[in-house]
Amino acid sequence: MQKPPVNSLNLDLLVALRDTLVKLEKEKCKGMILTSESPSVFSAGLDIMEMYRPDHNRARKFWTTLQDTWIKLYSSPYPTVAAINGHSPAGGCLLALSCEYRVMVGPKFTIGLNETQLGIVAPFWFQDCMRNAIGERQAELALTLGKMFSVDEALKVGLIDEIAKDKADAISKAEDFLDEQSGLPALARSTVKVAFREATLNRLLKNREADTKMFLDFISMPKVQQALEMYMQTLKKK
Ligand SMILES: CCCCCC/C=C\CC(=O)SCCNC(=O)CCNC(=O)[C@H](O)C(C)(C)COP(=O)(O)OP(=O)(O)OC[C@H]1O[C@@H](n2cnc3c(N)ncnc32)[C@H](O)[C@@H]1OP(=O)(O)O
Repeated sequence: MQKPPVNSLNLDLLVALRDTLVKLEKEKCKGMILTSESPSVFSAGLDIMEMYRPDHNRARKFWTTLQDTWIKLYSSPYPTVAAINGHSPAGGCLLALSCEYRVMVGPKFTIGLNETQLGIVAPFWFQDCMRNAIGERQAELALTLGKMFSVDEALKVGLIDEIAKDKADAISKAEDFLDEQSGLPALARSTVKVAFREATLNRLLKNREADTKMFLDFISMPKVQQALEMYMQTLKKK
């Protein structure tokens, strides 16, 4: 990802990500490493400006493109690794959680689904991804608090798989993971992957329109708009 300054996921970046994932699958990609050009941010999550005083049609397109991107990434037949070389809140954490393996550069960055702290709610499929990684109990604690984990905490709870000392080390560890997968029969590998992920995927696939409506209704609420405005101001003041 290379959308300065913080790889916030706006419609354009999501379209680019989705199209890349579609292309990789068509070209029978052997493995993918998702990382960031920024030296300190993997992705700042959804672009708040896409949710603040939105145009209804654009907001719908934004959300359905996010769904498409997630479905493509989460169900990709090829192996995927997130080399998390910076902060990774909310939608950034979702991208990392959707890969099969996570290597994060330590020690100073943070990762987590912090939506509750912003006065918004992580959708059920964000929650499912966290639950699948760290288990029911830890996911409930993390999601209700909107907890951002330090790298050490993330490793301890199973949110990441390995710590790296810098980006090059993260990429090298990610390549080791891909090398390990490359010797396996691809169809058997991808069938097992999809079997593990099927229930989570189907939950969204069967409820896409309801999920979209929930998003559009939620961001139309004055209280939510107020919370987003205050949050944007806090970020700008900073
Ligand atoms: C029923 C459904 C309901 C809705 C479901 C919504 C689901 C998911 C929600 C999200 O993903 S919301 C986004 C959550 N993200 C965050 O809380 C992260 C916010 N950003 C930060 O904490 C920091 O920016 C950072 C990522 C730690 C990086 O810090 P750094 O000091 O390097 O950079 P900043 O100076 O803070 O930021 C630079 C520049 O970028 C703007 N910006 C930051 N994050 C976002 C964002 N998510 N969207 C839009 N813009 C963002 C920030 O305001 C700065 O702008 P300028 O001041 O330079 O204009």
